[in-house]
Amino acid sequence: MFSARQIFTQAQRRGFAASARASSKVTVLGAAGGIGQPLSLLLKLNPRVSQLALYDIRLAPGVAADIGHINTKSEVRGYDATPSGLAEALKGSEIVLIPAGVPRKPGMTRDDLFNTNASIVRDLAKAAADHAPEANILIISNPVNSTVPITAEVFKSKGVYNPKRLFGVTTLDVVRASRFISQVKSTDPANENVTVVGGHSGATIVPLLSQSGYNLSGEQLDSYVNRVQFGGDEVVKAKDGAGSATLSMAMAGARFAESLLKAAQGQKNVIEPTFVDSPLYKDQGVEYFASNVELGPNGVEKIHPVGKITDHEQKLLDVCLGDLKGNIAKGIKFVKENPGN
Ligand SMILES: NC(=O)C1=CN([C@@H]2O[C@H](COP(=O)(O)OP(=O)(O)OC[C@H]3O[C@@H](n4cnc5c(N)ncnc54)[C@H](O)[C@@H]3O)[C@@H](O)[C@H]2O)C=CC1
Ligand SMILES: O=C([O-])CC(=O)C(=O)O
Repeated sequence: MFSARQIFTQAQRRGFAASARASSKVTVLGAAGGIGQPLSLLLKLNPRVSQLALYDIRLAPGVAADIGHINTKSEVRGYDATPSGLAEALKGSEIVLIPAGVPRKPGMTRDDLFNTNASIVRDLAKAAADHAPEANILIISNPVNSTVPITAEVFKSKGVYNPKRLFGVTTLDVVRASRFISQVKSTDPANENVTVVGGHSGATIVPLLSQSGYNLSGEQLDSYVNRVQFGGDEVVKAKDGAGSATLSMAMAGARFAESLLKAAQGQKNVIEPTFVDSPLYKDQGVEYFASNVELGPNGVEKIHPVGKITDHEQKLLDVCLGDLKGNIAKGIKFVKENPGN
């Protein structure tokens, strides 16, 4: 086991050149929540982050006071739940992560969160469009398939939409897909990187195992795919009413933010899966789609095509595209009908 200090020192060594060059403010909206707290902790440990701004409708100054004692260089500030607090948290930010909103309880789908989370994300997106129009916006709040289009519509309505800077965070699907195949094959999950495309809910999550050189079949394949598609439900059920994945999600969100910072600070070939405004299936009416995306200083650098897939994977993809279209349309319609104040 490494001590926290050793891990940090290694990370610091790797990141030192970059952090010496750049100063990066990262903002977390929903920072006092189940995801927000460990996510903020991991960001505080990241030497690429120079300022950490924490905002929530409750407790953000307390979380900031706590995290701010950690002996890494970044400055941490918690902001009051006021419009000016939110504005200050956002100003000058390079990355805005949004895990604000309610999580699922057993028996709910992510879409069941729409009624509550759509307006939360819409209002935070408005503030981001006003105060950090050039930031990379990372949407964690569910249902991601709809909250990303909601954010895009808000930015469009304010004339500041940049499709290269809006990301639905689907990293957790790939983290799970890699972990779960390592459990089937008894391999080291650190060496697994299963491609996952589509969206972030149930049947819209499509693992492309064949691209990792595996050819599971029959019940083994079905149960693997099902576990990846419904990994979130596994956690919701185990937490028994107390919420959904928070710690693995914090890790996944911190990994995605770090990848963006690396790319912004000049590192090449930084590739992450993410749900973005994508040309891949626009001809089929699907405006947003998750696939591997190369990141760069301007956000999205290159959207990778889905590539060669099996007939079985194509069938999964067909179902995914149908569902996605509905989820995306729902988000767009919401903003048009409920523009808010
Ligand atoms: N993209 C993904 O892979 C994943 C997404 N999620 C989603 O992330 C969201 C958050 O989950 P948890 O952290 O577990 O929930 P939580 O309830 O523990 O935390 C949410 C936080 O958001 C805050 N909040 C609510 N309204 C706000 C507003 N208007 N402005 C600022 N903060 C506000 C709350 O005060 C709370 O601290 C959920 O929608 C959940 O479904 C969860 C896991 C994975
Ligand atoms: O399952 C949920 O509701 C939370 C989530 O998105 C995930 O864990 O993938």
